[in-house]
Amino acid sequence: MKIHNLSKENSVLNCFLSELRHVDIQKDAMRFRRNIERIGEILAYEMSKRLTYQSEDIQTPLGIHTSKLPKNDLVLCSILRAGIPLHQGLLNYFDQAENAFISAYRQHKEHPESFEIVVEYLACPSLENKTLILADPMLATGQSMVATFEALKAFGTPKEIHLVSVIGAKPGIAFIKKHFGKHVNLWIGTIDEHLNEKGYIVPGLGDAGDLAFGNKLQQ
Ligand SMILES: O=P(O)(O)OC[C@H]1O[C@H](OP(=O)(O)OP(=O)(O)O)[C@H](O)[C@@H]1O
Ligand SMILES: O=c1cc[nH]c(=O)[nH]1
Ligand SMILES: [Mg+2]
Repeated sequence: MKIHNLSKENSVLNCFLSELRHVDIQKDAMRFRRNIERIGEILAYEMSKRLTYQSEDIQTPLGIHTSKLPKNDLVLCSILRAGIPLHQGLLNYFDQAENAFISAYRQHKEHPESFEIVVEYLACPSLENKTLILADPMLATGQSMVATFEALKAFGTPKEIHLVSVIGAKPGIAFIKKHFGKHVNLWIGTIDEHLNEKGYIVPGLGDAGDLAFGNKLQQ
């Protein structure tokens, strides 16, 4: 897997990341969602440099300009709920993409530390020979990303795969590396060291879905 960790370079991305993490600023849910969306836009821009381009003649009012334009058939798939603002950020730039949505949530057992990933809702176009972009802002244990990808296999074989996330944890990245081939790209805002006993990224930012959309009852 090729990992593109954008926080390795100084950029305005770090401002958006630090606002997402900040215990007071993150209480403003609208700002929280917009910061995830802005990071989605930055990740889309960086990823766009690695797509396949072809020349196309564009008629202007005064002549013809030959532009190099991306020719990939993109399918943008996001994991609900927290993936919604990240999806919007990616779609702001990849506005011609087809779209897929999948729900994956942690179903907790008797102990808060143990959970399994439940995939229920899935709406997806054909993925055959397309460029799949699979997005989820939090890559903690990596189980949601892997469970989602397994569910998507029924929709065809993409010719290119890009995973997109805002904050990842080293153990989760090690886990997904085992499941995705070496040609798969991971575009990520930043990578933290640890997971706590409940599978949350430390220092991370807390629960992205709840911060974006409010608390939910545990099932
Ligand atoms: O890498 P993992 O250990 O699988 O954890 C990451 C998952 O946790 C979050 O979703 P959550 O289950 O909180 O659902 P929500 O978006 O509905 O809040 C996040 O958006 C990922 O989907
Ligand atoms: O740190 C984490 C882990 C999973 N889901 C989140 O929203 N945050
Ligand atoms: Mg959540």
